[in-house]
Order: sequence, then C-alpha cells, then structure tokens
Amino acid sequence: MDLKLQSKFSIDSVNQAQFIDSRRRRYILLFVSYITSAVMYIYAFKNLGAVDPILPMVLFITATAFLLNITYFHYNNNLNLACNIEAILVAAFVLGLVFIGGFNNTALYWVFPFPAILFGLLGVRNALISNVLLTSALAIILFVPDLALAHYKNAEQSRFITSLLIVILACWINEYFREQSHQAMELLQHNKEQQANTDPLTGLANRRFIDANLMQSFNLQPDVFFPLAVIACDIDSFKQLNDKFGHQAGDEVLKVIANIFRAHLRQQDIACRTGGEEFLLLLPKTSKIDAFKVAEKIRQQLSQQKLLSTDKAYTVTASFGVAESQQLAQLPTAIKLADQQLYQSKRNGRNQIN
Ligand SMILES: Nc1nc2c(ncn2[C@@H]2O[C@H](COP(=O)(O)OP(=O)(O)OP(=O)(O)O)[C@@H](O)[C@H]2O)c(=O)[nH]1
Repeated sequence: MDLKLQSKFSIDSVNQAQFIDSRRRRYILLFVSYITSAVMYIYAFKNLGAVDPILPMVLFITATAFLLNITYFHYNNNLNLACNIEAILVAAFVLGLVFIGGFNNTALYWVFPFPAILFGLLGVRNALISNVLLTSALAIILFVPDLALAHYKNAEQSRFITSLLIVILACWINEYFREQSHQAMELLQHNKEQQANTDPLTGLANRRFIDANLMQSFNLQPDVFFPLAVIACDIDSFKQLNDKFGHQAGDEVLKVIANIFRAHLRQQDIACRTGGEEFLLLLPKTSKIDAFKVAEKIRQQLSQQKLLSTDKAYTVTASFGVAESQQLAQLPTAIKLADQQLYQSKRNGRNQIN
C-alpha cells in the first residue's frame, strides 16, 4: 500500500487541522451575521424617524440579508457559499454606506473592520483581491466629483484611503503568514503520521496503521470493506537466507516481496508488514476463493523471481494462509485463522497456500 493510498484511509491530523480552520471561518461568519446585524438593527431603529430614510433602510436591508444568509447556511451547511455571499453583502454595504455618508457623514469610520472580516471569510488570496477591488471602488466614489450623495473633505478622503490600505496590508501580512504556518504544521503533522504508520524498509503499512487507522475506517464504513479477505504471508526459511547471504540480502528480499504485493494488489487492498518477515494482506470486498487466486499469483511470482547476491543467484519462497471475515466483529478471528492456515502451509512443507 503506497503512502497516498494510506492517507486515504487515515482519519488523521490533516482532517483535524482542516476542521479547526473551517471552524474559524464559521465563527467569523456567525459573528458578522449575528453581532453586526444586531448593531445595524439598533442603529436602524434609533434613526427610524430621521429626515432621510435611506440610511435606516440600507442598515435594515443589510442586517436582514445577513440573517437570511446565516439561516440558509444553517439549512444547507455550505460554508464556502455562505462566506462568499457574506463577503458580497459586506462589500455592497460598505460601498452603499460610503456612498450615502452614514449618520453625520461618519461612514468612513465604519469601513475599517471590514478588510479583516473579508480576510476571515475568504482566505488570503480572494480576500486580497476583494479588498483591492473594494478600495478601488471606494476611491472612485470618493474622488469622482459629485458621484456620491455624501460630501467628504478632501484631506479626509486621501487619509482614509491611505489608512485603509495600511489596514489591508497589515491584515494581508498577518493572514498570509498565519496561513503559511498552518499549512506547514499540517504538512509536518501529516508526514509524522505517515512515518508512524509506515514500515521504513518496505514502504508498506505497519501494524500501527491497522490498529490506529484502518479499524476506524472499517468501523465507519463497513459496507466499503466487508466481506474482507485476509491473507497471512511469511517468507520461508528467512533465517537461513540471512545466515547464508547476509542481512542486507534479507532486506532486499523484503523489498522484493513488497513490490510483488504492489504489483498484484488492487488500489483498495492493504498490504501490511506485521513483523520481521511476516505480512498481512487485507482485500476489501473479496471472497476467500478470490483471495486464494491472489495469493497464488504472489506465491508464483516470488518463487520464480531470480535474486542475486554477490554473483550467486537464488530464489525465495513464501507460505500463505487465507481466511474471510464477513463483518468487523469477525476480523480478529479471521486474522487468527489466516495465521493458523499459514502455519499449516509451513508444516506441509512451505511454499504453499492453505
Ligand atoms: N534481513 C532481515 N531479517 C530480518 C528482519 N526482521 C527479522 N529478520 C530475521 O528473520 C528471521 C526469522 O526467522 P524465523 O522466525 O526462525 O523464521 P524462518 O527462518 O523464516 O523460518 P520459517 O518461518 O519456519 O520458514 C530471523 O532470523 C530474523 O532475524 C529484517 O528486517 N531484515
């Protein structure tokens, strides 16, 4: 089983890191939807009787749109969609507010929280693009004469854009390095997990992988795996081989048999080195009869393979035991049975399957 495939079965720390990151976005979404809309409703109701009804209306419509978006999110659970809609609403609100000027022309003060919110909702790249577009649109509203309803002082306009760009830059630097460190930690954790689950000599999965990861997958998705065939395999007279040709030659044989497994197993099959010269093959959705055929192919291929040690050619054989498990509860018994069958093959003279 190669590393890529191994990670497919792992409910590992990478999933956990992604889960934590999506919780971060979820909380920002909830914060913007509930807290910001509450503030907007308060200001909208406070100014219901104002001479100009546009601002209370904008606040009321935006707050309601935030709440509708979060309600839809609770219904369909699509975080990306909800964050994208929220970001569009945020941008539209900021543009609208600056356009009309807000209460006593205070709109510009309210713009500053939103670059950080966009970074939280959209991730570094998309947030940077959105912030640049938003700032450009704000600059057009501010600097094109008589375009906006509101009138801002000249000095105020340029200082606002400058300080907004500083805020965006600071948010971008912060988010960029936060994302980088998050990715580096994720990768490190993933590599450590793979190392812990992999036999370094053959690159096959190890016993820990079966106990820590595979059992969890079997438990979560039994229909994907069962009935599961189990093949126990043990290289014959490996001690003699080590004694005769040296430990290094023995290591080469272990690598050769690992490659034979890779060549004859399907992508969904799992080959595991459980001990020195012992292996366990787990074949999802496979009957005992088919597992016998697979074991026979591996047995033949190994026994026919010519190996070389300091100019001396030799061959190696292995013995096999096969069993089948209909469900997870039967798996320990099936593994024990495959082991017993393997030792029957050894007793019967080795290089065979039982
Ligand atoms: N080269 C090498 N040898 C190993 C490794 N791990 C275990 N061994 C050797 O494998 C041998 C296993 O020997 P035994 O358990 O007696 O089995 P066997 O000689 O294969 O005999 P049968 O199983 O009865 O056919 C021991 O000599 C171990 O030292 C390894 O990683 N590399």
